Amino acid sequence: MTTVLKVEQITKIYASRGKMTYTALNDVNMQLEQGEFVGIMGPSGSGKTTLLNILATIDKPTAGRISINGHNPLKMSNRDLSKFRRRELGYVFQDFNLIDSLSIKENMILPLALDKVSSSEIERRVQFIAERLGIENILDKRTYEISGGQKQRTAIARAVIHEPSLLLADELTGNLDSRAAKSAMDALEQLNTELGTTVLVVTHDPFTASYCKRILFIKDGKLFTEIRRGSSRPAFFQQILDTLSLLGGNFDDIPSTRLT
Ligand SMILES: Nc1ncnc2c1ncn2[C@@H]1O[C@H](COP(=O)(O)OP(=O)(O)OP(=O)(O)O)[C@@H](O)[C@H]1O
Repeated sequence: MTTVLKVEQITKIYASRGKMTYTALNDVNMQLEQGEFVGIMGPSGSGKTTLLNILATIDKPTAGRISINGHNPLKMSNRDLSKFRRRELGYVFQDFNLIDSLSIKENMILPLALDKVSSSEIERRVQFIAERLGIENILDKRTYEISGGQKQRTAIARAVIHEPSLLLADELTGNLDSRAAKSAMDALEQLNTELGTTVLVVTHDPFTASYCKRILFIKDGKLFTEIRRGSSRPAFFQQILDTLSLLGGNFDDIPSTRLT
């Protein structure tokens, strides 16, 4: 098995304007093997976004080590880091981050613009991924002509078109209704199964999390527990709810019902 992500003893201490400091992550260790589909859950303020930003190389830890596909982003120059991000990482955000002046296809192929990929190879990848995500009929449309679910599937397509070693998603279903959330997660699951894309999602939503094969729960900046999915997603959904209630904390914004 190839290890795609290794996080060792990551600590993040925020220094506020005064003398106060805040430990947002405290000695976090985790590892993802190639092809895994992993979720991170935890109460509000537990450090999920901080962890994701560090993995996305947007932020740096105060202490600890990170290895992504054998590379150490903490030791890279800015120039190497932007190349590393472009090649090794894919991102999906809550608010899609698509460019309105471009078509769906143009949005999809943006990550390939700076790398020398032939137009026939671009075409091949667009068709392959668009078909799997069910967006092959909207490639020439603009973002304002498509639904929220289609926007998020476009964002997923853009995040995987350059075949990243790790796909990071932050609350990717946060702006979607249950049907669109299901279609986005079905699509992500298909990509994970068919392309072997390694996926790490941060989510508040137990329905979204139920697509993961493994979930890490964090509380007060520390890993609290980990659960693994058996064969049934509805059973995993229940297991997630049980673990969240054990975890305590603020989960007021969890939708009480979702189609499982
Ligand atoms: N720039 C910062 N300076 C000081 N403290 C910060 C900063 N960013 C985050 N924090 C604090 O670190 C803790 C973890 O924040 P983080 O955003 O990672 O939590 P989260 O689990 O993503 O929360 P939520 O689910 O509400 O988005 C919080 O207590 C937050 O107030």
